[in-house]
Amino acid sequence: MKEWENIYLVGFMGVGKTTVGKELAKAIERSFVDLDEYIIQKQQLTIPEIFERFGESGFRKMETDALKDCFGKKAVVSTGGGIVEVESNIQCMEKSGIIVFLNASFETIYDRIKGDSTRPLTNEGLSGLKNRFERRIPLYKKGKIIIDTEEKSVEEVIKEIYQHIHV
Ligand SMILES: Nc1ncnc2c1ncn2[C@@H]1O[C@H](COP(=O)(O)OP(=O)(O)O)[C@@H](O)[C@H]1O
Ligand SMILES: O=C(O)C1=C[C@@H](OP(=O)(O)O)[C@@H](O)[C@H](O)C1
Ligand SMILES: [Mg+2]
Repeated sequence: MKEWENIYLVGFMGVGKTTVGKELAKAIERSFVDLDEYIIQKQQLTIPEIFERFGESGFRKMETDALKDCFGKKAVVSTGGGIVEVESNIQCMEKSGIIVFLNASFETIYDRIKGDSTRPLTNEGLSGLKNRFERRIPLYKKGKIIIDTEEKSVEEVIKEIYQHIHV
């Protein structure tokens, strides 16, 4: 990959983008941006507060703005699971970096996120989340690198990403 490119981690809520991104950035000595954390700092509001006040569509606009603020940072960028819901975000990521899709089964992911009050979309319950998961998978698969994280440790996932990106 090119030195100027960002490394974008995409995938469903709870797959490990934030955890893996933080450690990957340390390992390859790049800066780290978590888009959710960036939005929280900028708005001085929690994610549930943002959803409550501005709705999902308001949050998506903030997410697109946050993504644009990352261009050229040579960073590892952990996105939120819904970044692919706005199609132009995918093109923006392709132009400014490399997209790494972290995948796991819905069952594994659901076990991690069910009842998590920091992720407002968990209110949709099992069937709503499963629909969202299935709808998003083809969008995540537009990523250049696909990593199956099922039953792998964070270290194993990082090693596998590293083998693909050759930085
Ligand atoms: N490879 C993994 N194996 C087991 N648990 C993991 C793994 N990656 C992340 N986790 C755990 O799953 C939860 C969600 O991880 P997080 O990084 O917040 O996901 P995301 O940012 O994709 O929503 C955290 O409790 C984290 O410790
Ligand atoms: O999938 C989504 O639409 C969301 C995922 C969350 O990030 P994580 O994927 O890091 O949990 C966060 O951006 C928000 O709660 C919405
Ligand atoms: Mg995250």
